[in-house]
Amino acid sequence: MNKTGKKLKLGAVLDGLGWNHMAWQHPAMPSDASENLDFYIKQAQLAESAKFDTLFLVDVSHVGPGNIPHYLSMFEGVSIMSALSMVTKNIGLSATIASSYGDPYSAARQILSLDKISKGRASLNAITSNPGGMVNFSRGHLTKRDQYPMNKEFIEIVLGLWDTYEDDAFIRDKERGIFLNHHKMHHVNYRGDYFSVEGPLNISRSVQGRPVLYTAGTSENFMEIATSYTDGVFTHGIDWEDTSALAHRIKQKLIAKQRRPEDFIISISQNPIVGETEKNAIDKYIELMQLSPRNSLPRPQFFGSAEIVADQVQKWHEAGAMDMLLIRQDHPQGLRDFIDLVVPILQDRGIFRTEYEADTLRGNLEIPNPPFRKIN
Ligand SMILES: Cc1cc2nc3c(=O)[nH]c(=O)nc-3n(C[C@H](O)[C@H](O)[C@H](O)COP(=O)(O)O)c2cc1C
Repeated sequence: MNKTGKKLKLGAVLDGLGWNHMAWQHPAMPSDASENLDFYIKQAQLAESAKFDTLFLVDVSHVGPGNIPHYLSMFEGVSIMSALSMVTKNIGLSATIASSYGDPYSAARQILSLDKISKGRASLNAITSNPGGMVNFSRGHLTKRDQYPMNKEFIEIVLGLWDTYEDDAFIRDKERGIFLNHHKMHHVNYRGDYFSVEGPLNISRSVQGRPVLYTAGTSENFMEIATSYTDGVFTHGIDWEDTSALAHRIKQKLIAKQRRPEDFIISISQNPIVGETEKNAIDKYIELMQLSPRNSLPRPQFFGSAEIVADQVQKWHEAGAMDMLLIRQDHPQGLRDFIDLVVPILQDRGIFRTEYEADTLRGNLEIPNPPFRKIN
């Protein structure tokens, strides 16, 4: 348990070949992992078998030949999450869409559809992204300065559209011939500097109130928007001091806005290298280093024997530096090693669940279903 009395949350970043240049060459990694449906299904079911809270996808909007192999040949997020929703039952499904490039009406519709298809397990990570992608989305006239004002408008519209219908708007009474109580359908009527959306959206409200909403970043602008609108964040886990300080600032801002930090999920990602023993972990690290350009590979934050990594995870969680740990797949056995070696220790210590508590993502994250909110 951390200071808020909540157990640790775990997510799996399904990023195919991982965030590196070398893993595709590893003998145990399918070299097409980032667009290999069978690989994604295997990893998703592995994470669900370990009772992870969510699958998580990052995204990229502009690539060039020097990018990491994963970015060069990857699935679009909502499409792959829709496929994975059919082969999983409890685990959450989070896709990333950049507010600088995406369209809020389409994003709201896609994610709420995913939420319906998965019976209440969807979430959206609505990020600004880096400005390089503007050239791909007919927004070359905009600059970096536009990104946060756009992000704010995008998020306000998405949230408004997700509350198009009140929970009991659809009557669907065949005998009386009444499909909808049209008084319970609402327009968003949003006129912004970047987006103008009238609504309504044509899909009923989520069983979890609204899909879970995250954003990602590190700056003050990011924190301001996150603490005003989202259910959680994805932020850097560079080191213990930096992450703790950032988490502390976010919680202070939440409290200043009369929000409860325990209803908010601070997530970071790590790529642990874990072995049965310390020596075993060092051997795995050396093997990866030998595949890396110039034989250079930063040592991960969470590194060593299973007990040591469990201690590190426990320390970060209990001190409030993270509510959710997202495990990346930076090497082929990374997710499986963490699940086989570290998760049982976290479960024995009572830090992580042994069974899902709920059917919806909000239920498992222990964050409340937001009540319907009428905008107009
Ligand atoms: C943890 C984290 C995850 C991010 N994920 C993505 C991503 O999936 N795709 C993307 O284009 N940008 C991503 N970004 C970049 C942000 O959208 C943003 O451009 C960057 O953090 C700079 O903004 P900031 O200074 O406000 O944090 C991420 C940033 C952070 C910190």
